[in-house]
Amino acid sequence: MFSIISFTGPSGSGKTTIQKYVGAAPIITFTSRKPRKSEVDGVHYHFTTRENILGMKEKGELLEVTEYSGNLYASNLKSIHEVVKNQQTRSIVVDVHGARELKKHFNERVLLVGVFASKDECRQRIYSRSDSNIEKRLYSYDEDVKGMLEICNLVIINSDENWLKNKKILDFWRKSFIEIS
Ligand SMILES: Nc1ncnc2c1ncn2[C@@H]1O[C@H](COP(=O)(O)OP(=O)(O)OP(=O)(O)O)[C@@H](O)[C@H]1O
Ligand SMILES: Nc1nc2c(ncn2[C@@H]2O[C@H](COP(=O)(O)O)[C@@H](O)[C@H]2O)c(=O)[nH]1
Repeated sequence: MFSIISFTGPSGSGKTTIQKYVGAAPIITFTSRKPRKSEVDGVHYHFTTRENILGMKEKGELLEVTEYSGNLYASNLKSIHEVVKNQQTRSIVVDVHGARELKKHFNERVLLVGVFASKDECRQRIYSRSDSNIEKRLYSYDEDVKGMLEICNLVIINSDENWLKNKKILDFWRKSFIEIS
């Protein structure tokens, strides 16, 4: 059984939307990015400083640290080990670097799910989220897609028109997480 379901893909592809829909409880990661209007500390991220993240790295407390669009993102190693040890199922959203580290450390206990949408769809979605960093976020789009295709076990094509069809498939997952949690 998988302990960690990891969602990876370009910015705006819909990773967080799908993670929420599937319903496996999230592993909350750390970021030095400022919260968006709708985001809550401890729910969407542990919002903290760059210095604090680098300090945790120095102490060996992190699985990995990555820099994305000018901000640091990191996940706590001990909390992921505990999920795996206790045979729980949790979800996490990470970039390709994070996905590679999860695979390296937890191998068959991780299901790596890629989430794809076209660059235009991602742009439109980031725009509608009122995010001003659109082009900075899409700068690595091609690299994000290539890395995702190399590493992920399965890829969800999350185009606007596929949403209803995807929801039907994701409902099976949802049901199984409700049953085991
Ligand atoms: N299939 C879809 N059709 C239309 N809109 C969608 C679809 N999937 C997600 N969205 C919308 O796109 C926006 C971005 O989605 P989401 O935040 O889940 O993306 P993300 O991949 O987690 O982005 P980021 O990496 O930048 O945080 C949200 O407003 C969401 O409602
Ligand atoms: N390698 C990691 N990537 C992470 C982590 N937490 C989030 N992310 C990824 O960062 C970008 C940007 O996220 P956003 O919330 O600012 O839009 C996105 O690709 C996430 O998947 C982490 O701990 N490690």
